[in-house]
Amino acid sequence: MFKNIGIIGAGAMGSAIAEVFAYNEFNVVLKDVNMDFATRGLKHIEKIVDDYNSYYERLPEREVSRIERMGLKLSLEQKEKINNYFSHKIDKNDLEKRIKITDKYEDLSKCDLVIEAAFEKQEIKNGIFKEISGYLSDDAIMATNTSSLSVTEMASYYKNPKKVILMHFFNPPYTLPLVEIAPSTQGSDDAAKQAYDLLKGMKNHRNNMQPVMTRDKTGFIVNRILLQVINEAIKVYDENIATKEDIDTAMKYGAGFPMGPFELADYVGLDIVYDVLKTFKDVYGDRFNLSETLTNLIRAGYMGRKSGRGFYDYTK
Ligand SMILES: NC(=O)c1ccc[n+]([C@@H]2O[C@H](COP(=O)([O-])OP(=O)(O)OC[C@H]3O[C@@H](n4cnc5c(N)ncnc54)[C@H](O)[C@@H]3O)[C@@H](O)[C@H]2O)c1
Repeated sequence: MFKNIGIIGAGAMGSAIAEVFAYNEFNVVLKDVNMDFATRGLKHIEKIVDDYNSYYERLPEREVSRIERMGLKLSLEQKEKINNYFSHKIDKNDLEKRIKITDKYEDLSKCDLVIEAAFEKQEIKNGIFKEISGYLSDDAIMATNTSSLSVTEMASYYKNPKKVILMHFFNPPYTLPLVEIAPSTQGSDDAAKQAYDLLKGMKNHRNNMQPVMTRDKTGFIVNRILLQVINEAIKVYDENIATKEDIDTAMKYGAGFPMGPFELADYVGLDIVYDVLKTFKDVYGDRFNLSETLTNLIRAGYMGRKSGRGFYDYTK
């Protein structure tokens, strides 16, 4: 039943979510506050596709040398088979044809599902839910990709709160398949179930998408647990127990984390980490106390990878 998907906010997440829907052959309308930001989102999508294609271009050669390093000699025919097996490519033109960028709400009016992925500020999100009310059909589902804010409060600004849900994707959604889904307090389980079923039929670049059901409680499942780890890592660093490099190494090699907590915080964006921790502190109290180390990085404009500097320096 879903055909046209709208995304509000063409930043790191919004544009990557748009790519996942276009990859699954949905029509996508990607909206930002102006055309420059929307175009930047489209450029991000182009980069995602280029990186995917160049990875798969190199993969057969890597696979052949991996096998030959084990002492096996492959025939030309076998190499050809490996080549064909790994010949995944995304047709960039075809994918881009399914994505329309815009700075106007009216272009979202034919969407069956709209996912808001703007800044992590409750007032901004509430404002978007209020403004879009005038443009969507009564049947459309209105979702938010918030990491920590109240879906229920956003729903109270929307004309049909029953249709408001959480659809929380993880970064980057083209490789991480998890999506947390929750109805707002006023919402119907039916809208959440529709989103669940939709995602169950979708895939990203590596896996089938994996939705899980949760409730509209601050931080939901993953971030409530993960942000505690990041915050505790900053405290361990502040107490001079170890360098940030050694803390990252310890968590990767001792706890099986794919990225260390500082690498992850830089990847997510320190502004997002900061905003989410502030929300958690308001709701859960002192166990989410903010370190001045993080506050100072924000004051300095060091937002992580996206700004070239965060806990680590990416400019070198
Ligand atoms: N970065 C992550 O790892 C991550 C992971 C999961 C969820 N999220 C959530 O996704 C949302 C977006 O995060 P991001 O990292 O993509 O942020 P971002 O700063 O990269 O992008 C936000 C985009 O929203 C646009 N925007 C702001 N107000 C708008 C409005 N009124 N209408 C349309 N567009 C508007 C901005 O111009 C910007 O392009 C946040 O709620 C965040 O908590 C982020």
